[in-house]
Amino acid sequence: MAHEILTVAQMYSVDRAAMQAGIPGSLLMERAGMAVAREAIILCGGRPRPVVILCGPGNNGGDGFVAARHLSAAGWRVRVGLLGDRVALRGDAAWAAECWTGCVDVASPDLLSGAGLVIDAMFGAGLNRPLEGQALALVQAMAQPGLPVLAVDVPSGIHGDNGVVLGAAPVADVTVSFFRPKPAHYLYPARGHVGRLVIADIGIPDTVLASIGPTIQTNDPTLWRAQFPRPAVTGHKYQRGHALILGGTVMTGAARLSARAALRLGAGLVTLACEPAAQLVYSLSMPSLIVQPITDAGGFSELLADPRRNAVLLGPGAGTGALLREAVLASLRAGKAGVLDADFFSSFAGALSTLRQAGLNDRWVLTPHEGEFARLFGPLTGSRLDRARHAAAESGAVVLLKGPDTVIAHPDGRVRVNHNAPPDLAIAGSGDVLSGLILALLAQGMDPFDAASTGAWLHGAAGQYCGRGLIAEDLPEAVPAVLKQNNL
Ligand SMILES: NC(=O)C1=CN([C@@H]2O[C@H](COP(=O)(O)OP(=O)(O)OC[C@H]3O[C@@H](n4cnc5c(N)ncnc54)[C@H](OP(=O)(O)O)[C@@H]3O)[C@@H](O)[C@H]2O)[C@@H](O)CC1
Ligand SMILES: [K+]
Repeated sequence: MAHEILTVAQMYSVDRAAMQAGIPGSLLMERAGMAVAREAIILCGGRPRPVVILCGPGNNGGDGFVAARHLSAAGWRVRVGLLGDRVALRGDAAWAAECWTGCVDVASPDLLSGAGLVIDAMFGAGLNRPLEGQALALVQAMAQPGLPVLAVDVPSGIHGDNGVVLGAAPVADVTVSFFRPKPAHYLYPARGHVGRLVIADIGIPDTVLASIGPTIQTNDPTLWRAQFPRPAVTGHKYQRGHALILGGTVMTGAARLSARAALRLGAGLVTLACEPAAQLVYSLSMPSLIVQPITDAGGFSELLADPRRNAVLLGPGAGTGALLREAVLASLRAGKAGVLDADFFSSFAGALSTLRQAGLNDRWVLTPHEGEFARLFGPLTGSRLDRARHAAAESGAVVLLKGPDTVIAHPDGRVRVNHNAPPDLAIAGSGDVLSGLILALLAQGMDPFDAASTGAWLHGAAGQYCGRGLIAEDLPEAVPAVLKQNNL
């Protein structure tokens, strides 16, 4: 199964490489339009409906003309509306329009009256400015209740690379794209317009990817299943890593959730260090948790000195005092692997250079949500994907930017987009569980980029398993079932 995501520029390169390999553009367009027609038939349960196909002035419109021909041949009543002038069509789009022998109307909202389906073939990869005028009016007209929309490549108005809606875009029931998805198919707000995504094979060989070098992937177990830690038959707990968590004194729930998640996902031992005032709360929370009272950062450093404590989590519920700050710097200097989350971002607002000097590197995973991200990295521009990638390069660490479309970026430029998280996960304590999951995997020696990807995926899968009504406490408890379900 393919997991590459291609940017618009990469997709144009693929197109050129395919043509250089002897596949004519018109053949790619023919297969693209056929795939659109096939999905229209599937969307309508095989029963013909009056369909309106809105074609734009470029090759996205060309795909629409091909689909028109195939649906008409299948006995569908097809009306084609063209944005722009037919004689201005060029290249493959002009060829596709020539092959369509039916009427071509001027695209206008009136065309949609009586339609049982609209195919949006106005703009795809070539969208270069916000929709206005007639195109905008058409998108607004597509928003009729009960009128299904099938989008070709991307819903018109969506920029393929960044997931931004330029002016307006229809909310499609199905989007049919070709060869590989684009970032916009997975990034919000665009993803909310895509509906069911179909990636059609249009005969482009996978070998063209060798010269493209894709760096963006959808997050999926096949990427990290082989690296997923499994206990050895003759193993003992120290071979499964020893995680260390700094627990706060007031907000103790966060570190307790992280610790429970880390234990559930197989860390051999989990030590929670806290000030004596909070010791009892943590000790009573889980018998399998080791609780170590410390009175200052020196006490934390003593715990770090044991080389068996190989992975550290700092931030959840830890407060923004000197203890967290010093524990972070000591852990970085000690060369541990770890996760930095929650209060870490307030404690080190704008202090990236201090962290780098202390030794922040790609053994560490930073797990900010948008607000926390801005605290450490400032107001970066660009898509979530661009910003996470930029932040990873700047920090030297793996950056997991949380959201419905969590993005995981490695400083070397690789990026994965997670897409299995249900909205039910947007609840208090959910992020603390995620950091605990990643911590467990780091403790067991998993590569940090894979650990972050695996943690995000398992978190999403646990959310799906629990379903509506879940609370953060449910997520660690769902881990055994999710592991079993997925043969992990
Ligand atoms: N890659 C592949 O493998 C394959 C790709 N295929 C298909 O090709 C599609 C890409 O085609 P494409 O490059 O011709 O661009 P497309 O999206 O039709 O738009 C360009 C036109 O729109 C115009 N325009 C732009 N924005 C506008 C706006 N806001 N408002 C108004 N006008 C605007 C722009 O005008 P201009 O900027 O020149 O004024 C230009 O005329 C791709 O999405 C897929 O469907 C398949 O056939 C099979 C294989
Ligand atoms: K489109």
